[in-house]
Amino acid sequence: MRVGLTGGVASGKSTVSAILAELGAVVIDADLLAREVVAPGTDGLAKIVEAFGEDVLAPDGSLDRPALGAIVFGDDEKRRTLEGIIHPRVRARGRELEEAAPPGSVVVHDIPLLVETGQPALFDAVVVVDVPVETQVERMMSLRAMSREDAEARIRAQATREQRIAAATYVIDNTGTREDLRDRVTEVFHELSARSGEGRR
Ligand SMILES: CC(C)(COP(=O)(O)OP(=O)(O)OC[C@H]1O[C@@H](n2cnc3c(N)ncnc32)[C@H](O)[C@@H]1O)[C@@H](O)C(=O)NCCC(=O)NCCS
Ligand SMILES: Nc1ncnc2c1ncn2[C@@H]1O[C@H](COP(=O)(O)OP(=O)(O)OP(=O)(O)O)[C@@H](O)[C@H]1O
Repeated sequence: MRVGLTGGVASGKSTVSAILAELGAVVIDADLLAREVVAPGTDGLAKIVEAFGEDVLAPDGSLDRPALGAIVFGDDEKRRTLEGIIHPRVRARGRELEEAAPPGSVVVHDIPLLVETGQPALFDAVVVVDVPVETQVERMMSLRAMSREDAEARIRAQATREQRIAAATYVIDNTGTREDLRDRVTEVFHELSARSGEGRR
């Protein structure tokens, strides 16, 4: 059973992934892989320096993420250049990790840009974590100390709420408490597990 998990920035995907992992799913986190493939010494980081210059490196030689974020979330073409470097490497690593998962697992790919990159059809089910835009903005401002302007720029670089919901098999509303979220994720996991079992019979 291959599940795609997505949602807008700060909608609660990582929180949902953590609950799914506790319930027994194998979670593959694209944001985490997107960091691994640009770690110091990787060809991914070399390509980024080639495209964006040494200014996107921190003094210790690692990627200066806030500096690169300030460039790409204000310029669609530069963002596409960065995505062209990172996405193929993330996909290759995601496939490797999926192949290593125990047979019969519910494998969840947490992919922020699943809808934007046309991947819904690649999965047996698509789970969308949904909150209103204002909740995304408030969570980025209060929990990540981002300015309203930076938060809105990131949201503008993504699909709309409606576009994501149109691709969903299951929608997880995350406007309630963390306990409400856990209950809904547990319900969805049980449905996914049941479908996974049906697939094997
Ligand atoms: C620009 C970068 C360096 C900024 O790093 P930063 O640490 O501030 O953010 P982080 O990587 O933790 O991403 C946080 C969230 O921002 C959003 N986001 C990240 N990249 C993008 C993008 N290209 N388009 C739209 N939203 C994005 C996602 O919701 C993501 O969950 C980084 O986001 C990056 O390398 N982005 C390009 C790779 C990418 O597309 N990643 C997303 C999924 S693989
Ligand atoms: N129901 C909730 N109530 C209050 N805060 C929440 C709730 N769900 C998630 N959060 C908090 O909101 C923030 C965003 O959640 P999370 O990191 O899970 O989102 P994300 O979609 O993975 O974000 P990103 O797109 O940046 O990777 C986190 O600080 C998280 O602890």
